[in-house]
Amino acid sequence: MPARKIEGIRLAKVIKAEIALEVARRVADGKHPPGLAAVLVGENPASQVYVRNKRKACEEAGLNSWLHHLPADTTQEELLKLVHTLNQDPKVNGILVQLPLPKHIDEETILRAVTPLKDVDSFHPENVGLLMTGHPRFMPCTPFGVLQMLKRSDIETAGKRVVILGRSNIVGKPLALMMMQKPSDANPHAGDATVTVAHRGTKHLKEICQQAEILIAAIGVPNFVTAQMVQPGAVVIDVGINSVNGKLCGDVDPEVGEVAAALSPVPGGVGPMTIAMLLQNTLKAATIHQT
Ligand SMILES: Nc1nc(=O)c2c([nH]1)NC[C@@H]1CN(c3ccc(C(=O)N[C@@H](CCC(=O)O)C(=O)O)cc3)C=[N+]21
Repeated sequence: MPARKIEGIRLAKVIKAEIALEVARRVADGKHPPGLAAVLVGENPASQVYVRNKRKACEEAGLNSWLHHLPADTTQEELLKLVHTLNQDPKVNGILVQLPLPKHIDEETILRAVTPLKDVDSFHPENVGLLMTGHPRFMPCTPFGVLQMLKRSDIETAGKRVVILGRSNIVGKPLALMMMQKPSDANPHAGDATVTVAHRGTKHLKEICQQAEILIAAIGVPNFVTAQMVQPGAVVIDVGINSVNGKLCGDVDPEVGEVAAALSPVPGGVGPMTIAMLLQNTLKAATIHQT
């Protein structure tokens, strides 16, 4: 029986509608709409698409959004100056500096310059530390989207064997933390799962993946996960965003749909969820700022 399709687009719409309701309630109370400032440096076409999608989602949910599109030859000092201006601006609740940045700019320096209270990506070391210790301020958008996708599809994570392919700072590492943590009042979305993190250099990778009840692919290699790596009846989440001959494709081979119980598609899976969680974090930032 072919896998059930986990509908990221539909779930993201539900979340955005919930956010829109809360935003409207706040505005009726005389508060400002939450505001997201996106910073884009250079002309990376994929980044331009994502940023456009993020702004469209903000508009639909009633949030303010601003795009600061700087030329590719912007200096690190000029970018830092913009970040400092946005840090000070009371209308801006969330700041997103789209990655990757041009090579002459040190990403780590820029990510640390964003005030942690507006760091809706949760890339600042202070927020990473809070997440690590089980007191998240913001949950990073893509891992948060994966957890919400499972929860809203009635897929239990507690006690399950979860294998994560990939160990990036943006997806694999924070997702492993969130998935393994025990839920608490401070950390209600934690997965309570048993987590294995693997990567391209892992020995016996196929056998490890076959153990997974929930397999999450965030390795950045098109069609890396094949049907023979997947236990029949497993849930497979595809976080991959790869471009193959100009077409968007994930880390999971479509043949996995023949063995998995449920599979999230690319496009239409984790991507739209990531954007919904970015709005959620911007709303949370506005709540923290009491604006
Ligand atoms: N500071 C920062 N924060 C990010 O969150 C961030 C980033 N930098 N850099 C790049 C990655 C990538 N990313 C995506 C978001 C949405 C889709 C998305 O909505 N994709 C659609 C299709 C989009 C299309 O048509 O190409 C889908 O999967 O259905 C994809 C990728 C956020 N990122």
